[in-house]
Amino acid sequence: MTAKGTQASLIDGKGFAAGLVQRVAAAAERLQQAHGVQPGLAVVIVGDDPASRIYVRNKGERTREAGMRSDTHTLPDTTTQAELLSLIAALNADAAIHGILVQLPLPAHINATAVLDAIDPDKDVDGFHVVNAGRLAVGLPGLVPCTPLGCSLLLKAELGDLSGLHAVVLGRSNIVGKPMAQLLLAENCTVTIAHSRTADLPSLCRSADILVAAVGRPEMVRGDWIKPGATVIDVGINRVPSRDPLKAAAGGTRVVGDVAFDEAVAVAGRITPVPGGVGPMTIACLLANTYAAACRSIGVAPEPFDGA
Ligand SMILES: Nc1nc(=O)c2c([nH]1)NC[C@@H]1CN(c3ccc(C(=O)N[C@@H](CCC(=O)O)C(=O)O)cc3)C=[N+]21
Repeated sequence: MTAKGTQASLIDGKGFAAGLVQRVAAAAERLQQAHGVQPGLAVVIVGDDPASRIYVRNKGERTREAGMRSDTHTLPDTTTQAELLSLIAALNADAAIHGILVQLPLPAHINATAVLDAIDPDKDVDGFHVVNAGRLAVGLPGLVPCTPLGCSLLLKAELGDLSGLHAVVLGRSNIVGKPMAQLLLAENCTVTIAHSRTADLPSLCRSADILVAAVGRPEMVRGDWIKPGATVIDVGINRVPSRDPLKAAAGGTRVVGDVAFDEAVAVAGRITPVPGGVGPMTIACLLANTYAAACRSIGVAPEPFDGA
């Protein structure tokens, strides 16, 4: 419990992610030494959304820093679905590529589900393919979506055994909410998935030992939604106008989560900041998934990363 006047401890996602990237790099190096295989990631981006471009560039840099190969395929937003599908077919067939990531969102004229389901499930490092969703649901080994995987690693590192804890997952997306709930269930949590139609969200959230907010609504979770001492994982990355009205008038923005941090930090036991929390873990887990896919492509068991 956090007594009045004390502050939650910050969960250092950025620091944890840096350590994870180092461990993945070392494991990838051992894979290369033992088997002559360098993990390779192909990132496909369609169109020129500036935020997506920055994010894709960061992924490429992190991947190369970890000693892995990174190819970026930048396609114009006039690309047809058939053209995109034929690139994916070529990447599926390329033995040097172990992971394929198609940056979302895709332009409206392309059916994203059809594209994601064209990726070889064993190269689907985002874990978005229906086969990987099914593997996760029934507890088979597979590729797990990076953001919930990162949240799960943070929670286990912070809390140890999660058995019997009540976890409330706010948000039911296929990318975060649903796989997050599956991972928490696999850790023996009692899991509630809440969403925009859930009755009395504040009191439900107040019953959570672990609260994962993944709704994409800036600062929706208020301080009085949080049980004193609870662990709060904020998945949101929302751009809102700068606090400084002059900067805001000039189009300046800042990044906030789905949790009203200043209120929450006075109530929670532990909390992830935004930025510097879940976001960096997402990229680190993408590298971990690429390494794991490379191992499995040659029938080698990947080294686990959830111990240390
Ligand atoms: N196929 C696909 N897979 C993805 O995983 C995927 C995607 N498409 N489309 C876009 C979203 C967004 N996303 C982020 C990951 C890390 C940070 C990150 O590291 N953020 C830093 C900096 C935040 C900032 O200052 O802007 C942080 O939170 O500290 C941000 C955003 C992955 N996505």
